[in-house]
Amino acid sequence: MSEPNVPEDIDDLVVHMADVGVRRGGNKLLDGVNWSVELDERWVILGGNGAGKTTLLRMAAAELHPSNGSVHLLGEKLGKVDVFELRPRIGFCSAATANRFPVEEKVLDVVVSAGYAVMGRWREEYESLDTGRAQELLAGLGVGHLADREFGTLSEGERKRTLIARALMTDPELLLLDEPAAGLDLGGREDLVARLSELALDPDAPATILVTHHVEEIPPGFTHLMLLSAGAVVAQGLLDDVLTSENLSATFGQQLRLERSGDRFFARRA
Ligand SMILES: Nc1ncnc2c1ncn2[C@@H]1O[C@H](COP(=O)(O)OP(=O)(O)OP(=O)(O)O)[C@@H](O)[C@H]1O
Repeated sequence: MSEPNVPEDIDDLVVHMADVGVRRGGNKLLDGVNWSVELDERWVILGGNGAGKTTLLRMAAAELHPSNGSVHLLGEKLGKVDVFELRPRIGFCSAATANRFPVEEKVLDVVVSAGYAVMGRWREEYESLDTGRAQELLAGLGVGHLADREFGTLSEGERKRTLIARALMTDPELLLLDEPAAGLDLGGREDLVARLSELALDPDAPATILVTHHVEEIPPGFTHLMLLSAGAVVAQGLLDDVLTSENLSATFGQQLRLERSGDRFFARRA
């Protein structure tokens, strides 16, 4: 018998959330979230500080369960599936990930070790196939020349790109990026946005969800947008429909004017 709130095509959905809420203490971190992500979609989650973006992403990473409602990831229901089997199918890149590696870890090993679901190289003997793939991914993100460097010596931008390569190493079905451009200078941001745009436009790339505070960081090629404010969805759908001055103003609680220049966006107070 099929469950209520679960669509027939659940197997084709990478993420499905039905009436999801997350509570901590007396606070509603998320409330009434209904959301579906399909295989070929690239989503941006945009909202201010404390809106609930990271909470939503951690649920999509199978790191956190909802307090109410249901979450399906890759066709499996959270609460019923072994999350340790689910997590290797999901690439998750966040600021917290960076702190898990010893500073002396070689960049190439940070990427290769993703396949072994371990932090740190330990004593595994990696196949040359894995090494080749890691090298390819690093090169694709513009940091191939740093493969032999110690992770701790990388700049913030180089570290971010290394971690995205690591997240892609297991060939995930879902890629989650939590504020990948945070802390980057203008050049670093522009370079990362360009790399993420290439990834978004690659039909073989996994379904991708990117969290950000800034419309300037939306890489061309991203298809969908969810605007979050105070734990609730302000608007969601096709990026071109949802990204408007009105919706941005409602999300950030002030009058904002959105401008578009080619395939990039900018916003300022009206
Ligand atoms: N364990 C907790 N107990 C109480 N409140 C919490 C807890 N964890 C998070 N919060 C609150 O939930 C809200 C949403 O947090 P979340 O990290 O998801 O927001 P965010 O949109 O990612 O914010 P930011 O952009 O600042 O990183 C915040 O107000 C935060 O203080």
